[in-house]
Amino acid sequence: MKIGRLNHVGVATPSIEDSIRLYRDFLGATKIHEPFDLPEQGVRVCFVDVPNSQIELIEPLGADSPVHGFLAKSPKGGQHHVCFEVPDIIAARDELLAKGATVLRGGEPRIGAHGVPVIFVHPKDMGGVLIELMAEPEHH
Ligand SMILES: CC[C@@H](C(=O)O)C(=O)SCCNC(=O)CCNC(=O)[C@H](O)C(C)(C)COP(=O)(O)OP(=O)(O)OC[C@H]1O[C@@H](n2cnc3c(N)ncnc32)[C@H](O)[C@@H]1OP(=O)(O)O
Ligand SMILES: [Co+2]
Repeated sequence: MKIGRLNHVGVATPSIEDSIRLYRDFLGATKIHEPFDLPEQGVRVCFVDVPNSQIELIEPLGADSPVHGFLAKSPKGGQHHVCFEVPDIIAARDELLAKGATVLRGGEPRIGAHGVPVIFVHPKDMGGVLIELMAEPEHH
């Protein structure tokens, strides 16, 4: 597999509204998308556009959210994952599994916030960084 474009940096937060204020008022972000719920992923999401990528603000949604554990350790939030595009998500998943990586949730891709399939690689296999891989959106 070959790592592609950095699609977004995930930032966990206890409050998307508070984080929007930080990116808008401290850092001057101007293109901030409307937050929306992704119940099947257990998160509420808000994208903040920057010139070459996006910040994905994620707030836990529901009792089973994968973000609860992270926020229990870092209650104020913090950098949670980085997401790279790959041309073929199934080929990437199979290659990672063959190399011994732990692909989360059984390696079954789910539809992510951009409407394309995503998988996650456990941070213990990636130097402490949770990696999200997503299928390249069609418009690139
Ligand atoms: C919006 C949809 C989608 C998109 O389209 O962009 C998203 O991005 S959704 C984002 C949220 N979803 C996910 O993160 C799904 C995958 N994640 C998981 O399944 C879990 O979060 C996890 C990675 C398995 C962690 O589970 P958790 O129960 O919180 O922790 P563990 O006890 O299993 O932790 C083991 C170990 O890993 C460390 N850890 C946990 N989270 C992270 C992290 N985000 N970055 C770095 N390290 C992390 C944790 O601290 C433990 O470390 P040790 O104590 O040293 O063992
Ligand atoms: Co993400």
